[in-house]
Amino acid sequence: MKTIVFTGGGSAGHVTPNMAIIKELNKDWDIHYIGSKKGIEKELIQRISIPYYEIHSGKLRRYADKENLIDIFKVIKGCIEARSLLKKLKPDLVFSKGGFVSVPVILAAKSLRIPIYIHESDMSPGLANKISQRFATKIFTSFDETKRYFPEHKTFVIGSPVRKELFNGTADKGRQFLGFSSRLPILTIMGGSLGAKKINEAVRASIDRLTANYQIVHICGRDHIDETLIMNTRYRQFEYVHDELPDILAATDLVITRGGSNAIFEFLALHIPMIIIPLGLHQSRGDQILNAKAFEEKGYSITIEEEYLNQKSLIKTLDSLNKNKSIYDKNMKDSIQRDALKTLVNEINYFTSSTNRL
Ligand SMILES: CC(=O)N[C@H]1[C@@H](OP(=O)(O)OP(=O)(O)OC[C@H]2O[C@@H](n3ccc(=O)[nH]c3=O)[C@H](O)[C@@H]2O)O[C@H](CO)[C@@H](O)[C@@H]1O
Repeated sequence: MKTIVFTGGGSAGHVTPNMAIIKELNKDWDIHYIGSKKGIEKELIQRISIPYYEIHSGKLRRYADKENLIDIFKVIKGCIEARSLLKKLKPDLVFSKGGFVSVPVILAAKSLRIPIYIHESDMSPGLANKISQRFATKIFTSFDETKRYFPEHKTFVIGSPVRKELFNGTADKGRQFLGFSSRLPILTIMGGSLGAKKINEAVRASIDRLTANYQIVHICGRDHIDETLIMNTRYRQFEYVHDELPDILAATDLVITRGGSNAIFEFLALHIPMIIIPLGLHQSRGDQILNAKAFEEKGYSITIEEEYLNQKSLIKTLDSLNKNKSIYDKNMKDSIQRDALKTLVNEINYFTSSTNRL
């Protein structure tokens, strides 16, 4: 029996790809997960009954902040905890999906000479993977363009691992769950795994116009349900969707989404045309802007930049997407569909400790 430790968290985008891989690994693997105490990874991994170990983790910032000192101590504490866990679990391989919590695990794994695989979902790498890359045995990326940020000899462009269950949804079941009919198109709005306040506000300000032509599924994030709209039969709100997501997406005609890499690759794989509203530069390093640009250039989506998001731009862009749905559909069907999940599962299943050990 071989042992593997997964890590990654902070938001679902750093966890759902790990969940996809975990489900497909063969029975030779004893699987464990190291995550943070409070991140979404704890709930998601416990739902799939994988042993979960908590460590301290600190936010890594690229700017001066008085919290930085406290967070450095948290990272050091996390490293000590991760090292003691790895010494006990003795994994053959550590697989990281990034996010702040992964850094202490990677540093600890390196100090114990444990091989490390990492996957980067975004076009421009996150800070955690930027730090981790030099310690990695192999680096996998979703986007071709990301290769240039990493050492060429150990970097492989493989695409984005999409959970298999997302392909097994049934539109009828989705409509039934939502209480929607097949007469009007279904528009799903996903503001990233943690929700998106600006998108929530723009959607709700336009709710009458939107529900005149669409039935709306709004995944709005924790504590963001609008109680005043609960009675609207064409508008269903969820904080987060777990098992019903495949059926909802099977019933979905169009999406409005943040530019989170995993979500947009999932919509691409399912051929659902999208409006992407990327997180702006004041709240992020701009990775979603690049993700959105790449998708728009390939004809899979239309971008609305957050500063231009208002009722008028939302409705106008949505009407244009709906009118040209068949074009977006064709572009997506013609796209190169890489089976990243299969590649990663094979890489791990056929991994032996002699594979590329640095
Ligand atoms: C604010 C922030 O830092 N966002 C980053 C985060 O986004 P975020 O965590 O939102 O990640 P993604 O959009 O990439 O992925 C979200 C994942 O959660 C799943 N999901 C979402 C909602 C729901 O109700 N149910 C559900 O299962 C989606 O199907 C998808 O698999 O990680 C992404 C991948 O590195 C980055 O591109 C984003 O910039």
